[in-house]
Amino acid sequence: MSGRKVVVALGGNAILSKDASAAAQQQALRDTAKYLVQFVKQGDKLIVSHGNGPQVGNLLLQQAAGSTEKNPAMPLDTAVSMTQGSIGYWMQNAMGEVLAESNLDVDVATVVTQVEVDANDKAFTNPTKPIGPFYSKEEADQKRQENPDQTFVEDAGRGYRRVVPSPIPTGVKEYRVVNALVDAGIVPISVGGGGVPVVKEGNRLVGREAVIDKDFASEKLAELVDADLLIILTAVDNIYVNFNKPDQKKLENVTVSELETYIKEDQFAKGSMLPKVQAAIDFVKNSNGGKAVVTSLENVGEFLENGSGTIITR
Ligand SMILES: Nc1ncnc2c1ncn2[C@@H]1O[C@H](COP(=O)(O)OP(=O)(O)O)[C@@H](O)[C@H]1O
Ligand SMILES: NC(=O)OP(=O)(O)O
Repeated sequence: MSGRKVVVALGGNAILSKDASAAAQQQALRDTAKYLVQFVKQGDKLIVSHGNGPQVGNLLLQQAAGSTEKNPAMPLDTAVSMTQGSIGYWMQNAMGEVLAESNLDVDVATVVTQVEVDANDKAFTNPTKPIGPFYSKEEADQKRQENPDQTFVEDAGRGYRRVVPSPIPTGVKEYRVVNALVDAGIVPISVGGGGVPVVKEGNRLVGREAVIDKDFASEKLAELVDADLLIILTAVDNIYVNFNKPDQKKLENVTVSELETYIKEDQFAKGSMLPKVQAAIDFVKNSNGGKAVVTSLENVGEFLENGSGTIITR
């Protein structure tokens, strides 16, 4: 099948594993680009989105470390836009190389994207989105003392991390730009890092200090551009029930109502698989017959070949 409009949301492992240097992230994205180019090769209209949790947290630390009165640290909304730019540059560069190797004359362009949120979203008073590096308990306690306005929580048994507000996206300001690029045969990179959070104040869009979940932002974008497929790529080939237990079961073709039952059974970890499942459900419910897919980057070929992965339909 070809000519489908496909929004692909890239998980953390597509950009950064352990080494946060620019060179290592660029190398990871060259590997990632090889998988993404398979969509272009088979004629799909590709739109790419990505996370920024580790990168934006690291950037805030760099900003704080170098800040002076004449050279002030940038606020979080601006930092999100900076990561859209840096990760977008790496991805354009990597995709360009792999497309050229495949003799495909296709351009890739990053759209700095503003994503609308509700100023009264309860998330603004309840930070949940982990950003930046992991700390030991002692380091987190010290950070709390040094920065009383910042919140640090334990992240799934892996250590402590700073958390920031993560409001629900209600609109994507530049979705028509994304559509125009797709129509021109260009691969857009959009809603990077979940998009820059903005709230409407009359004719102005005003930035807010938050980090939107990239799976929710990708879902909203997929709805607005009338995509056929929302593909959420992460570190696992499938969604599982009883994940990591001896009786774990792989989900292959699953309906929205089946997933809703599994959510009630607490099958999906909050802050990792649950937002992906919720984004997939929202897209299938709100789109014009669209499907959602959760699988790994490494399984993209198998998905394109024989539909392997978790496929969510009405
Ligand atoms: N029920 C489940 N099925 C599959 N994976 C699950 C489940 N519950 C939790 N996970 C974990 O969620 C991870 C995906 O979340 P996360 O790593 O936060 O996403 P991202 O790839 O966007 O960075 C998977 O790699 C897996 O370890
Ligand atoms: N913005 C966002 O969701 O980033 P991560 O996927 O890196 O957490």
